[in-house]
Amino acid sequence: MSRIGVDEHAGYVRSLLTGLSARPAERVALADALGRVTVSPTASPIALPPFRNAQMDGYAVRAADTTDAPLALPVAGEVAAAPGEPAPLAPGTAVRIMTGAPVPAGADAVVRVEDTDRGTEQVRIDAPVAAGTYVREAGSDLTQGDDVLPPGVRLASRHLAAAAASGLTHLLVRERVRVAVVSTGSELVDAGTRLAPGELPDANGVALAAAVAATGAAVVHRGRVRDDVLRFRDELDAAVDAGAELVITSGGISQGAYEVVRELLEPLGAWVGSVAMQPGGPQAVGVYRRVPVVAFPGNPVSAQVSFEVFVAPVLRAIAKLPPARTARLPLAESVDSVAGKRQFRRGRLTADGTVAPVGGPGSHLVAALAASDLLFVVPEDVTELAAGALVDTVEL
Ligand SMILES: Nc1nc2c(c(=O)[nH]1)N[C@H]1C(S)=C(S)[C@@H](COP(=O)(O)OP(=O)(O)OC[C@H]3O[C@@H](n4cnc5c(N)ncnc54)[C@H](O)[C@@H]3O)O[C@H]1N2
Ligand code: MOO
Repeated sequence: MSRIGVDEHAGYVRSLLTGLSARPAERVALADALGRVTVSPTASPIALPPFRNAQMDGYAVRAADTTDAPLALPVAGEVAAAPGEPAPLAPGTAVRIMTGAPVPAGADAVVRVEDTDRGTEQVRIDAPVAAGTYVREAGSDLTQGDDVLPPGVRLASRHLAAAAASGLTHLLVRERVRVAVVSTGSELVDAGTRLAPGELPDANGVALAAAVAATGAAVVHRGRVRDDVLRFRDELDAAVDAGAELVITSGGISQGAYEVVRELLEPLGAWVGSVAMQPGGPQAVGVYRRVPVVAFPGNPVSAQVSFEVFVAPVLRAIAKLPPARTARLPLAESVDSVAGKRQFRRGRLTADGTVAPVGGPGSHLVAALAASDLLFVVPEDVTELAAGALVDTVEL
């Protein structure tokens, strides 16, 4: 069995997934657009704000009528933030106005209620106001037809606010990468099932699907199969038929008697081998019905670390998500490692900025993984690191 380096395998996976980066466009409703990436500039069909309106609750006036303030002006009416067009303001009068209400033609300033006696028949204005005071001009935020969103933006709530304010209902976004997640193993059952001897809840199915979603891709199919090659083949067919552009599997790739992923895919030309890393030593990549298949080892920590190292960077880049945060930090205590393998150990950032290892190197230590907030790397040529040694870390 061939053994390759971590960076070499990462390169294979990256090139296998190259075809996924050209994403076609699709139209999605704003309510479904969070986290999606715009494909083209989006013009606003209206100006923002669409009409001249009051910035404060108060009185709409002609600024020139307040020059000699303090003074009183008759109150000619009221205008609320409600549909309708107010009558023009007669010279020498004031109109009560609410925040967001259209400013009547003829008025060019708003006096805050705090700067008046709050009168309803007539209002006393304490001090002169300049033209434009507390008036929000139509188009002062955006001119009609201008771009409310550029292309290539990963949509957050602030972008959706601007799109909705512009009256848009849908946006053109890049299609998400469609991913299928398949767990293999006769010992696996659904979480929540009463466990018979030798049975295990399927942790990887849930966790890999969540990891896929966290990178901005879409999980279009999830399956679990016992160690039966024909069942596995059926599951891959179901994944491809569901539109998957990438299949991620867990389990069934090492040296045992029931390695279904290896048995099905190796004869079809897949590379099934060993990568100089721990966890995540056994790895495989192949193609099934022209769809890339990236196969991870079954141990839950191995599967999660493998996803983080090989697939997450590619999917994040496609979804315009920032890469995982990395830092070089000192170890809180010494650790050992094995020669010739890059160890991805789990750790926690302590209050003093050091990295405390959590659990040992074992790839079954899923609870210790959950208690960690970063991975730290012990390089291939290092077998021992003293407390205080600097390590490369990746935030989980
Ligand atoms: N003779 C050798 N044995 C093993 C080697 C080796 O090089 N030579 N490599 C070991 C390493 S390292 C790993 S990692 C595992 C990987 O094996 P597989 O990918 O074939 O995975 P399985 O054997 O199917 O499962 C391994 C382990 O993980 C549990 N598992 C599997 N799937 C799930 C799941 N969805 N949820 C929770 N737990 C799961 C499974 O029960 C096993 O305990 O091989 C070593 N052996
Ligand atoms: O590679 Mo395995 O993931 O070390 O246990």
